[in-house]
Amino acid sequence: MFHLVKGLYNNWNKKEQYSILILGLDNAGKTTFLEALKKEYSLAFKALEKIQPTVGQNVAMIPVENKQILKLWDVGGQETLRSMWSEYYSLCHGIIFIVDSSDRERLDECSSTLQSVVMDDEIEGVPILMLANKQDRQDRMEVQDIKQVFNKIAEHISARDSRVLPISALTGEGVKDAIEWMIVRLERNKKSRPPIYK
Ligand SMILES: Nc1nc2c(ncn2[C@@H]2O[C@H](COP(=O)(O)OP(=O)(O)OP(=O)(O)O)[C@@H](O)[C@H]2O)c(=O)[nH]1
Ligand SMILES: [Mg+2]
Repeated sequence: MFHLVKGLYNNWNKKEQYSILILGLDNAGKTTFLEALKKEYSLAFKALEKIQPTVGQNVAMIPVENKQILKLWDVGGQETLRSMWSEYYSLCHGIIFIVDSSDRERLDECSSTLQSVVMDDEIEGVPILMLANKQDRQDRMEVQDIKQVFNKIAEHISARDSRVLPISALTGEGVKDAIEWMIVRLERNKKSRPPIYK
């Protein structure tokens, strides 16, 4: 009887773990976003202005409301490192693609990079959130203009959740709304991409 109750308790007490992959060109603000997120959830975080380009990967575990754990993977965005992104595709439940809203010159590179991500069979059906970062900058592009570029790509993502949201990872503006959008989609997509129970 004790074992039965203990077993039931353990099952009931298990948390859903979802992996989220943070992608985007180098300098987009991926690591800053990850640290800003840790700050939002009152976890220890690095000084945002001291973040260096990522060569390997950064991982953070964020507990959400005692029932879920978000495992966030932040990988390097430099061109030579992008070929490693696909190694994470099979394990991820959601993708956050970060765009530097002040980098007009690389908007084409950014959209073709996203295009090659969404075309990969391994992430079929995975919700994709595009974040127009650095909205605190005077020289930013309008979110509407960024949306036009990315919605064209989103049209090709059949029956999948995708959205473009404005944020500033540096000031924290929009960071919580962004992750909350993703959490809702991860839950909705649970049947086709089940979480790991821990
Ligand atoms: N003004 C402003 N600067 C930002 C923002 N987010 C990131 N930055 C700056 O952009 C630069 C690059 O940020 P990172 O977080 O290192 O970018 P990354 O995407 O992780 O880059 P890689 O690791 O090389 O792929 C840093 O100087 C950040 O301080 C933002 O919201 N506003
Ligand atoms: Mg980085």
